[in-house]
Amino acid sequence: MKNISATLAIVWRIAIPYFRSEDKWAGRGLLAAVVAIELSLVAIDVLVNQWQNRFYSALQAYDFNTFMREIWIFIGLASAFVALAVYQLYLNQWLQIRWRRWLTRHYLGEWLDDATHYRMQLKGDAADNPDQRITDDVKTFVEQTLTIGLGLLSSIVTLFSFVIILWGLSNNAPLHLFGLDVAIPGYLVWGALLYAVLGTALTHWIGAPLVNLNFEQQRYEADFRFNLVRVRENSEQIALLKGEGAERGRLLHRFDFVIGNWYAIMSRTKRLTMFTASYQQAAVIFPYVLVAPAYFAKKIQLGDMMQTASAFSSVQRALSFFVTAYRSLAEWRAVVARLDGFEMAVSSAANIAAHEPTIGVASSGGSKAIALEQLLVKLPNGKPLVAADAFTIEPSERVLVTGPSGAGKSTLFRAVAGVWPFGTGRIAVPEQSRLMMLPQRPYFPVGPLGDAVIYPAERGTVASDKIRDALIAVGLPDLAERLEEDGHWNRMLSLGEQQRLGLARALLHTPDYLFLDEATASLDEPSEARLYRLLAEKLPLATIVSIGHRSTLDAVHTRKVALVKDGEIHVLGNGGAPAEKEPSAAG
Ligand SMILES: Nc1ncnc2c1ncn2[C@@H]1O[C@H](COP(=O)(O)OP(=O)(O)OP(=O)(O)O)[C@@H](O)[C@H]1O
Repeated sequence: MKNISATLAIVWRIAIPYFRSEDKWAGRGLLAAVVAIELSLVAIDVLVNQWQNRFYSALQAYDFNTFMREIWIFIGLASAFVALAVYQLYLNQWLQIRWRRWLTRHYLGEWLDDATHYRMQLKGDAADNPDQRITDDVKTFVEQTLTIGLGLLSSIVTLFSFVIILWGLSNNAPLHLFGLDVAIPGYLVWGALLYAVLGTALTHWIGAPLVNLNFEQQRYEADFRFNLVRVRENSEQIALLKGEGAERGRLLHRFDFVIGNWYAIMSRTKRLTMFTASYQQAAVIFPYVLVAPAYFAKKIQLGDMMQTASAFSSVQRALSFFVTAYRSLAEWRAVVARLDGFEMAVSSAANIAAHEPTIGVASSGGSKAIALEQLLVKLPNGKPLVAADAFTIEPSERVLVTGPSGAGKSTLFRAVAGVWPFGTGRIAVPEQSRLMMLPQRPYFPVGPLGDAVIYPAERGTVASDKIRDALIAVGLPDLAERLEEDGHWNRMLSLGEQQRLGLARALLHTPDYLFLDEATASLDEPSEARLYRLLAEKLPLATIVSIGHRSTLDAVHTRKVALVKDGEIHVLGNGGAPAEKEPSAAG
């Protein structure tokens, strides 16, 4: 019970924001229409039930005129039913897509906002496969919540309407046992109740493990798909390393989990279906058995008996809502748990600062320099990695950061960019200054080359001529003619070409601070020096901070600083050895 109310509280929390959002009027209107139609359908059921009594009584009495009138009444009721059923489905689907659109936008916004997606990964990926949660889980949640919610509503209203009818019928058809009338008021209602309660209890007992099994199934499926995508993304490396055998093994191993869990679901579903199918079949004759003695004792008419059987089955169906919907309920609870996990992971990644001390990145007021104060950058597990204090980077400086591999240079850059929260201290960044990070392997979205180069700027915000000039300047004249060509540029270009494209991106964005994390490491040394001279020429006011291992980089920077080992951590020293030459004089 506690579990059920906790699940319902989560459902409420996930579902309600849509009905308070900017789309609330459409959402509420559609929901009201769908609910109204559902109630009308129950009303038609009640009318058909009463119709059955009149119809079968007319048959028993060989009353042709009544028979014909009832046929017309039935045609009227059936037509209304068809029209309502069609519009109920149509409006339901309409509500589903609007709700899903809102929820998807909402989740995408939260996930992509302020590097939350990256922090979620850093925190150990508490919510596995966010892609699946934003696609399949949102879709299933919306569909199932509506289906189950409406099913429950319809069951409750059906129950109340038919319990009243059945109570009345119990008095018309008293329980007739061994030639005696037994006076149990509303015995048909009690019979239906007992039948349904027993059925629900047994269903829950047999089907309970399905909730967990479904949760696991969705996770295994998503894991398998994610690993297939990884193979596709890294297919060149895998082919070069001849890693196909290893990949097949790994993929099949993951797929084994899908299969294993599926067998468990199959065997559990088999048991559950065996029970629910028998239960439903028995429900067909159970009411006849209950009223047959009264009928054969000629206490009631055929019409009463047929109406009773149909009312009984309506009550029983309504009470057995959980029996019939068990599988969907199990799936739905798994999806609710997954979306809840996703929301928790997003909010804990977005609010890291609220739970633990973090690195504060703030505006440096009037100063034009970047300043690191009492900074201690840590790993996600809390282990200290690199420290810096009273360290400043002045405007237009060209700083080269060196240090042993794994010392924490890239992590320091991530902290300055504001995406690495683990640690303490303060980083002051000049107000409204534009920072740009260029990694060793720049990211290019799949699509036209022009869009990939100017990313993350929107298409059309940079003139094609400018993009072309930038590509020519970085030494990619051939690509300058292919701006409209669609492609997966990370896969199609050499790493050196990708790094040139990255520099073209920097030229187009004209940042105030440009951080190059081994962003030219795949170029030959003369090309690297040429590109650094190009940056100096095209971005004369920009501050450039580079990470690099090559000694030839010294010549194109004005200051060199090193991460020096100090006990367990590395420390960023201020005012390191000056570079050998000014950038303008470089080779
Ligand atoms: N997301 C992460 N989770 C756990 N540890 C991490 C994570 N990112 C980096 N590290 C660890 O932090 C340390 C520093 O990594 P970083 O990439 O900053 O080093 P680096 O100095 O730039 O090295 P290199 O010169 O080889 O690029 C490494 O030991 C690395 O394993």
